[in-house]
Amino acid sequence: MALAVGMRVLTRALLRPWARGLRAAPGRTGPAAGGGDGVRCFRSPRVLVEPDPAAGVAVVKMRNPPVNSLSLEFLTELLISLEKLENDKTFHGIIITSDCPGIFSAGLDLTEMCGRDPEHYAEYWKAVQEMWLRFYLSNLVVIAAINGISPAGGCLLSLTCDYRVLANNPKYAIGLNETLLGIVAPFWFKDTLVNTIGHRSAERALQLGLLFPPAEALRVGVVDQVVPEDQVQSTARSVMAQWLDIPDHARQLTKILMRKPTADRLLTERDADIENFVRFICKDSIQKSLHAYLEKLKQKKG
Ligand SMILES: CCC/C=C/C(=O)SCCNC(=O)CCNC(=O)[C@H](O)C(C)(C)COP(=O)([O-])OP(=O)([O-])OC[C@H]1O[C@@H](n2cnc3c(N)ncnc32)[C@H](O)[C@@H]1OP(=O)([O-])[O-]
Repeated sequence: MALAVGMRVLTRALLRPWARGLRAAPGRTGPAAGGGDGVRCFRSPRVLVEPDPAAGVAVVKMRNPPVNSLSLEFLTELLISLEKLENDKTFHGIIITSDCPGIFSAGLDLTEMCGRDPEHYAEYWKAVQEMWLRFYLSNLVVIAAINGISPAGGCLLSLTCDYRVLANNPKYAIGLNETLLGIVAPFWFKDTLVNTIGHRSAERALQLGLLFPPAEALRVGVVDQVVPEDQVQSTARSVMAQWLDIPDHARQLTKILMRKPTADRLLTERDADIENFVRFICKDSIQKSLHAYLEKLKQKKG
């Protein structure tokens, strides 16, 4: 127990400075609204939180149209929502899902990584790290109800969860496809995938930038369950009920035991990781490929 408390204190101490920054962000979330039973419910422009106090569960819906790309503002709102739910003793679990039809998340926002200055890249990368750390180490049970395509950072977000339910739609591919963009998934993206599907499968998936359709995703273990599209939310709810049946402190401690070594790697190399990212993303060749990729996405529409 002392070990767990120590680890929690350490993690919170390391995360607090950035969290303070989040709380101080002006005008980003709307005022708390009544959620019934004295539970405070809240919403922000890009995150809709639907609390179910009786079940101890909140559904967190991402709504950053058109594709739920993880912009700096969106990441900030997601983190504030998570922190509020963690600090509210009513909640023991969250289900993260999308409010954008057909898309869970298109991953990191390419416009945050293109044509900006190094200070911006550093700030953005710190927010991406923070998203990963906070979701990966959350004391809540976190279940992803994946109701759309989920490449790269979208896949990473779902990999931070404790359980993944994917809708059985051939368009809803999931994976870390960074190499297809000419970029490299950082070591902590890689570690999270290795922890989920094992070294050999992760190596193949990462080198080839594989986006797995549902049956493949289930076979390789990127997701835990594939269900008909209209059953994604209900399945996530019933899985949540099973997880919440486990004594909370034992489950939380076990989660930390399993995940802390991976998180510690980033926590100890956080600044170096930001420097690496900034150096990498500022390269002319990388900027050119990202610009070309964004152009291709835009032209696809026209
Ligand atoms: C080291 C770094 C590690 C990196 C990790 C990452 O996650 S890297 C990220 C890896 N992610 C990927 O490789 C996924 C790239 N995205 C896609 O493949 C497709 O958008 C889709 C399949 C998600 C949805 O297809 P669909 O036909 O439904 O939609 P659509 O294609 O018509 O797009 C609509 C609008 O959204 C825009 N936009 C799209 N994505 C992004 C983005 N990430 N960001 C910003 N913007 C994005 C798109 O330009 C268009 O803008 P417009 O013209 O309206 O101004």
